[in-house]
Formats: sequence, C-alpha cells, structure tokens
Amino acid sequence: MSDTKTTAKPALTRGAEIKLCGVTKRYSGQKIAAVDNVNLTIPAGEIVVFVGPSGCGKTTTMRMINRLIEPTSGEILIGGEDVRKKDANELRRHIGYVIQAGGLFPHMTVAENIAIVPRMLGWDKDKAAERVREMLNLVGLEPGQFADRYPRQLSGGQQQRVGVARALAADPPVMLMDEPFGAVDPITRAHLQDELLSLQDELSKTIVFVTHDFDEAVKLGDRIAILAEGSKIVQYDEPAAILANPADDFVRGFIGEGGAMKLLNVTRVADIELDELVTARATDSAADVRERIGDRDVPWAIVLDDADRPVRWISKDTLADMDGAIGNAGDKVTATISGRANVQEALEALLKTDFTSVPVTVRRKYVGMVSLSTVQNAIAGLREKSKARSRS
Ligand SMILES: Nc1ncnc2c1ncn2[C@@H]1O[C@H](COP(=O)(O)OP(=O)(O)OP(=O)(O)O)[C@@H](O)[C@H]1O
Repeated sequence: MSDTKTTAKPALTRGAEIKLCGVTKRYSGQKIAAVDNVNLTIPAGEIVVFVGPSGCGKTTTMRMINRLIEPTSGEILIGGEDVRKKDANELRRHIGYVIQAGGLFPHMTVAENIAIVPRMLGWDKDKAAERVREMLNLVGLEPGQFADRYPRQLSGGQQQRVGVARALAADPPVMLMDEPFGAVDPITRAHLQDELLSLQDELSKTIVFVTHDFDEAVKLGDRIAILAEGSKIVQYDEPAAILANPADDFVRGFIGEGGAMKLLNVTRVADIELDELVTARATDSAADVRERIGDRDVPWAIVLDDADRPVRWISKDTLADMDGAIGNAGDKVTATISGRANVQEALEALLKTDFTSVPVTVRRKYVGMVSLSTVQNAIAGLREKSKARSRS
C-alpha cells in the first residue's frame, strides 16, 4: 500500500494529565506502606521527575501508573480515566516505558524491539517498518545501519536510544522512564538528556522520570517531586523554585553544595529583569542622544542597526565632542548574549568582557543589558517569588 510510504510526522498524540489520588501500596508482609497516600497531579505535556533516597518508593509509584504494580488503594487517572477500569495489557500499550539500559530483548533485532507494540496493536508489517525507520531517525540512529543489529552489537548509549524509540513507537501520550540513563557514562548521559529535551520540544508527552541524581532532575524536569519514605512528597515545584527556596533540610541535602550556582543554570537570561540603557540609531544626532542620557547612572548609549541588533557603544563624553549624527562613532559591541542562555552563561560572558554589562538579544534583536547587579537582583527576586508562593 502506497500510503505507508508517506513520511507522516512521527508522533502526534500530546501528553495527558496523570492524577494520583490517595494512592497507597502495601506489599504483603510489609509493616510500613511502600507508598503511603500519595496525591499528585502531573500536568499534561510536562516532564515530572521523582527524586528521593533509595527505597523511598519512586519505582513503586511509577509502576502503579501502568499497573505493573497494582495499588492497594487510591485512584490513578490518565486523561481523566481510571487506569483500573482498563485492561492492564491494553493500558500498557499506550504508555511508553523505558528502564535502565533500555530493557531491550536480546534475541530480537533493533527493528523487532521497536516494532513490538505497534505489531501488538495490529499494525501491518509495512506500517510498523515505516514506524521503525521514523523512530530510529528521531533518536538519531541511521536505520540502514542499526535496524538489523542485535542489542549486544550496540553501545550503552545506543541501546538507551533504542529503548526510547521503542517506548515512543506507538505514539503514547505518557512515558514512564525509570532511571533510564543510569548505566551510561557521564558524557553519553548528558547527550541523551539533551536529546530527550529536544524530542520533548517536538512531542510534548507527559513524562514521569525517576532518578537519584538531583542535577539530572534540575536539567530535565519542568517540575520535580522530592520524595521521602513512603513516597511522601516533601516538595513539588519547578526546579528554580526548589533551588531558590528548599522546603527543609531534607531537600537541602538533595540539592547539595552550590544551590545558588544551580539556580543560575536553570534561569534564562530573558526571564530576569534586565537593565535598560539608552538606545540610539546611527542617524540620531549626538546632542539628542546626550540629552536622553542626561543624568542617568550609566552614561552610555547603545546603538542599534536597522534590524535592532546592538552594534556599538557610545559614551556621553564621546557625544559631548560631536556635532551632527553619531554615525559610526563609539566602540564596537564585541559580545552579546542570547536571551535563551542561562544566567550562569551570562556571568561567564561578563567575566570575559572589559565592560560591566553585556547586551542581551532575542532572535538577534536587542532587549536589554545584563550586569552583575542584574544577576544578584534576579536571584533575590527568585527567592522572594518562591517564598511568597510557598506562603500562599
Ligand atoms: N515486590 C516487593 N515486595 C516487597 N517489598 C517491596 C517490593 N518491591 C519493593 N519493595 C519495597 O518497597 C519500598 C519501595 O521500593 P521502590 O523500589 O519503589 O523504591 P525506590 O525509591 O524506587 O528505590 P531505588 O531508588 O533503590 O530504586 C522498599 O522498601 C522496597 O524494599
């Protein structure tokens, strides 16, 4: 059939909300519940990361979502539907599941591994094969090179990519990822994390991700749930809010050293309050720009070109000696920083230049200046914001 040859967009089903209501799991013979009355809403299309000490119940909580473990009591809803009202096997076909080292079947090729769920869903061979190709491309593996290999013929990182491809193959709205990158070296791990984030930009699945590594949680999570024994939720918030205002010493222990630095890593320059500087055009008269600078603390203007890109700096002193338009007077702007960069990167840019502030651009257009005091104010502001939120 020719329609199987069309290169349809790989995954189209967006994430669904997951709701845990009073969920408890008591294993037989256990005195204390492994998961004790957990209430949690995981918003559609977000990555929520469970972090907590070994044995606190992260995996048990996650596996109750796809009913690999049955709750003792409570309710789990996906997209508003009670998971217990569905056939467990059918449910699992619509929830991607990735475990450490990919969890691939060793006796099946890469293609066969990826096609398992589509075939179970009754897709014909051609459609499943097309899907395998799409998924391999999506996770950055050349289908011609990898489809017929066996898992043992792949590196750890490649196995992990195939694990992600397999979980996404049936286009599920929800993905559960249980320490998926725990078994690979730190460099491959960082690559896999970056790939997951760019995939998620495209796919907007609801992803529940378990890790021991708080830095991984900060990098990947739209929100982080910090869990203590019995899956007790000690704090559930965006990474920046947790870093700025940890709920207690237990959370502080997880954050570890350098919380303020980590906060800089998760805060985008475009999201902080930038300094304003007088802006000018080459055609503006020097006298006019001088007047606009007036008695401002920073006696400089920044000159923008026709496309609003910052091109030159000019000081009030230089302007004082000039008549007519400013033209090409002043010093060239040698460093700018993208609004998409994080504040840590902005600090590095500041350290590298001779100036006390650096222009910030969004899609190359000038939006403001970042300086050491902007960064300090931003950190203070984030702290205040999250304190106010936790009080409300
Ligand atoms: N099948 C089981 N039978 C009895 N107890 C179990 C079973 N599986 C897990 N447990 C217990 O339940 C608690 C929670 O286990 P779980 O695996 O969910 O924790 P975790 O936070 O994922 O741990 P880790 O980070 O070490 O993987 C632990 O005390 C564990 O020993």
